[in-house]
Amino acid sequence: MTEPLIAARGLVFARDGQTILDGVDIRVNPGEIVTLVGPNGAGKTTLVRVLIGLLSADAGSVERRPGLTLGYVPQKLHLDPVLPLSVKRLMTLTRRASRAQVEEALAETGAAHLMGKSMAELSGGETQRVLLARALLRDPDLLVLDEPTQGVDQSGQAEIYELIRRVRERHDCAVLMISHDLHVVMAATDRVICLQRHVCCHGEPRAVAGNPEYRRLFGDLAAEVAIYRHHHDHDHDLHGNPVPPHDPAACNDPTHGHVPHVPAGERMP
Ligand SMILES: Nc1ncnc2c1ncn2[C@@H]1O[C@H](COP(=O)(O)OP(=O)(O)OP(=O)(O)O)[C@@H](O)[C@H]1O
Repeated sequence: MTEPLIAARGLVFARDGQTILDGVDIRVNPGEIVTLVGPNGAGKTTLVRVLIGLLSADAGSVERRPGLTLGYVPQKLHLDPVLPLSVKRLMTLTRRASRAQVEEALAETGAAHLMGKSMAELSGGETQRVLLARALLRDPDLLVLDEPTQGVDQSGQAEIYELIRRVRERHDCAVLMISHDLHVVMAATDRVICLQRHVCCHGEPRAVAGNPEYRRLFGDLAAEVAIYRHHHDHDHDLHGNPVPPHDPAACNDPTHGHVPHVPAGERMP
């Protein structure tokens, strides 16, 4: 079996009498994109912070591969509005990098033109691209992204996920991210982990979309996503009329609206 980059078992984390994580097992393997989904307050950010060592669990174990390099993009960036911070300065705030390295990282995320701007004037999508570029300066084995499409409109979300995939290919790194964009993320990830204090279900996206626990957590939205990813049970002739299938391949066309054929997701023991 591949040696994981991070493997955690039985994580428990409680604060102020509230159990935030309750017996969470999780592993991230080299090169895979793993997405954590779950309702607000499910413990996703807490789990990520425990995994990367920013918080200590009350029980359980976290093993990180020796020498593991992490690139972390937090959910919130606390910038002082009184002290404007330029993109260029942010890129080297906590780590040295040459101008050429900064330019290359920004170019990779489509943010080269933002170098001379102030962080305060960037849009949501521009901010995310700059933060991703900054994380790439470390040449990480694992990129950890807490809601990478925050502040990005719907049309921009797919672009950001596509960028993340390209970055993964180029740097041969794994990605662990938190997302609320169920529609897009289901198509852009290798494995989904659905969290609500504990791991409700996990597995390949299509399997998770069909899992009753997942549907219970996400309600109507989950049903929409499943329909969005339904299997195509017919083909179309040249005029677009439905005809019996030659090859019942998966289809992402939401306009067909058939009941999805999704296998039940894998459940954690
Ligand atoms: N240091 C802390 N002290 C007390 N409570 C905390 C602390 N950190 C997190 N919590 C609480 O733990 C719960 C889980 O928070 P967390 O931010 O991990 O959830 P999340 O799944 O990332 O949520 P969201 O999707 O809204 O970002 C919340 O109820 C939060 O208020």
